Amino acid sequence: MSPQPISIPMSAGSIQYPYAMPLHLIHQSARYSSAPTNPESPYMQAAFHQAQFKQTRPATAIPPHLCNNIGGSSLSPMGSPQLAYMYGSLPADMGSALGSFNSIQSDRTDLASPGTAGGTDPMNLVTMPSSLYDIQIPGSPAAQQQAAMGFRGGAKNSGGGLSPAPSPLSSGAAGYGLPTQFPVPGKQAGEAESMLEAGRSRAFTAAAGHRRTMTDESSDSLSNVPLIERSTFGSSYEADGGHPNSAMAVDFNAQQQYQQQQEHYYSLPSDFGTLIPSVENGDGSVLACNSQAYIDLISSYGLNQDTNTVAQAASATNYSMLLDSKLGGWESQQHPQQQQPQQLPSSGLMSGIAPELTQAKVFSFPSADQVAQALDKFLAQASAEAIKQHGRFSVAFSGGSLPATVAKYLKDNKSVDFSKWFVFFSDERCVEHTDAESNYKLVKDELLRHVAIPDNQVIRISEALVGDSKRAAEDYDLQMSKALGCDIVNQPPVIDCILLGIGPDGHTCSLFPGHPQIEETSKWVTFIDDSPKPPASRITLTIPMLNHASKVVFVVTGGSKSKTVKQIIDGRDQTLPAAHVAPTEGGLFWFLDDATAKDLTANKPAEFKL
Ligand SMILES: O=C(O)[C@H](O)[C@@H](O)[C@H](O)[C@H](O)COP(=O)(O)O
Repeated sequence: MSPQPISIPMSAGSIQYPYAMPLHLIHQSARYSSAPTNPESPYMQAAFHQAQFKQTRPATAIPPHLCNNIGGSSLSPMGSPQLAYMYGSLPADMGSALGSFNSIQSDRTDLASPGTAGGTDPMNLVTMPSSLYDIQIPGSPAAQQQAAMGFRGGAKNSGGGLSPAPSPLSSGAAGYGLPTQFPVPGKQAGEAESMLEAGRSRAFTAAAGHRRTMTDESSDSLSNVPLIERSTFGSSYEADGGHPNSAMAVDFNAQQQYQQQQEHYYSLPSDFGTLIPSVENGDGSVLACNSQAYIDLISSYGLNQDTNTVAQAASATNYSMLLDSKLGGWESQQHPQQQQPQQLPSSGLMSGIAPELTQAKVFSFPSADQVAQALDKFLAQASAEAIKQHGRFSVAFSGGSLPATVAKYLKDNKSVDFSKWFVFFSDERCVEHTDAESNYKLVKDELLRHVAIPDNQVIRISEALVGDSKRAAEDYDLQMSKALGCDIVNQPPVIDCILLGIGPDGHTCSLFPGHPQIEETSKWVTFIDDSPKPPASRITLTIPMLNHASKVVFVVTGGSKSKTVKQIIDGRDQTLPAAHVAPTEGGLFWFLDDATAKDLTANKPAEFKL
């Protein structure tokens, strides 16, 4: 059920700027809120305000130490470096608002006073108001909320808001908080510098700890990460009458903007993504920094960032970069020794170097019927293992002769809990579900009509989009990520078992030799409109997606492809797309009949055993 329109309480006079925040920020912000539709959730507030806010003048980026020292709290466990950075740069006239916020101090007596080495409470937190902007508006709901929460600091003015307290700096390290004036980089008072140093490393440690905790606590909730909400925000947006202030509008616009730039977006990691800040440039584009760039950013403020912490943090996570395409040659601005963002495991095509082929397990059987029997046993076991591990079994089917072979015995296997199966398609023709060319129809006829897989667990191409293969691919990408409960922008979804065939030309799914789709390294689903094998328009999983699977199983029988199979398995001929399938973590299996395996020499078939 798509979320009800959100009416984010906008306090009187608060700022209304149209701003479509890059989706990953909305996503990061919303993904940990208990209920993405909860308007009180700090993340939605922050995301919404961020979305509402547009730089209207050359902005001053929040000095990183300022963000490091505004710790997260149970209100914002993602660590307010992210929240603060989500606000990106603020126009000069917002400084006073932040100034007033700076002087807020939590009542928590267990807070370590800044400057204390290590401090007793590593969280060293200042509770983040639900909205920085609101806090500055006397009498605003958030200001009243903060007042009601008994914040010390500024005297409560008549409107219940908070007026700035004397700068804590004047009271020395004993006062927690931050200079009420944005420090001019490089001209820090010694005391502020040491406080900032201490605060920064504590903030990193604390938020890092929090991040892991949050990931642990919320990992089960990730399955309902608001991709569902997000992917329907668009429709909600329409349903919401397109109210320009609705979060749906924001998200919808952000989603549109994001999808237009998707090929340029990677995302920040789930654990440190909130810590490696993204800082907005004056033109609203987002510059997300990886560790080296972050250090550069910090040093540009004349502050000596705790390099190790950031470097460790960054290198400790398998994260890639959010590069805003509007920034253009940002990469060229990086230091020569700049570590390149970690790319998704690619097929090695870009480098022309054949990837280390995962050691394939090759099985051969006297007949196609015995291949089918072995597949039945293999998939039954794979299904049981996956369901035991994570409560479901996700499997992707190719078309051609594969479904019939796979289903021949499996469809009658009563030991398999099909209710926990999620069925995807390694590739699909852009045709209606009833079309004879449809792989969905083929798998439905061979298997689905015989077993009890819930219909909403069969993820098929959107019939509404079969006329637009590009959009059909994007939609399938979202559907797949939604069904697998993962983050479209963080990591490719992991499918437990991808079943593939090959053509005589070495194509697999709808990745054909000499076609650009094989080069795709950042999308999980792509499209083709000139398939050498009819029909011409298809969507297909990409090499990174295939190589992220837990198991990839090639099924080839009939003998007509024995030379092709030899080229792939023995020769690792990189001109053949199927030769680029090498799961980085998972297993690679070939189920062949003897007629197909007869030419193999370097990789003789092994005895089949589960
Ligand atoms: O949709 C498709 O056409 C298939 O996914 C395709 O990649 C198929 O697996 C091979 O062409 C092998 O087909 P056969 O097994 O029928 O030879």
